[in-house]
Amino acid sequence: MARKPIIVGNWKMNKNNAETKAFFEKVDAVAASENATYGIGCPFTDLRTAVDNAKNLIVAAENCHWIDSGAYTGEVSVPMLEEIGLKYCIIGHSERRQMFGDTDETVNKKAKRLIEAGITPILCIGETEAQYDAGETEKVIRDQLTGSIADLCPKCVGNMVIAYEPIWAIGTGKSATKDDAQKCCAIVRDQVRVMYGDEAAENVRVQYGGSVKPGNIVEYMACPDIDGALIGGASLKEDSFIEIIEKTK
Ligand SMILES: O=C[C@H](O)COP(=O)(O)O
Repeated sequence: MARKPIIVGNWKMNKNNAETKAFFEKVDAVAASENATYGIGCPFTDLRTAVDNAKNLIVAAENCHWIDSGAYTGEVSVPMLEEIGLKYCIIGHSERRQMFGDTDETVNKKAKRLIEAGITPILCIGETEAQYDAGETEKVIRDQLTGSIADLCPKCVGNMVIAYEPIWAIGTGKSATKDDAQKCCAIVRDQVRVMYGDEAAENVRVQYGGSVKPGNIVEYMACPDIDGALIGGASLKEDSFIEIIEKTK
């Protein structure tokens, strides 16, 4: 089965409601495509506005908690995301792992709860610059996946999106070469194969993330194991995200 590409912008902690509305009014119509899925991950406060203005773009939260309710100040639960009608949620982004204590174990709990709710996790992994320099990239990818996608069903994993994002390439303008990105996304797929078999490995969509922009998206998308991209900076401006869509639809 051919995998449908999925390209998602991750706004991180950017944009208010008026800016969200303006972005969707300009970009949503362009994102109509039979061949690929396009979407935006945005702050919790923008989600309702995004969903209300999205006909074609999919909308993702940038995080969630795995427990449904309780004394967890500042957290947002999966049922709260369900109530807004979300179908995707980014989990385990390296900024959350590095600054807010997310671990493979908590990412795994989030993935399980999202899958139970029918929300597709966009699960992020990737090595630091020091790990890259030490030649540990493959081990880091396999170890992070071993923890983050543990104890799921093969079909559930096949339906997931896994974003490989080398941390040294995020927001730095220093993107991975297409050959390196392809090699690492193939390792992601192979680790899924090791853990869940051929069908899950063939179905799982693997994104590359890290300084993706209109000028390099096409070469990444031409790689056999890259099924999409998770895009930070270049998703913030309407024109650059439109250019990315136009070049890949
Ligand atoms: O989630 C997106 C990544 O952190 C990539 O960000 P970037 O495109 O600004 O490098």
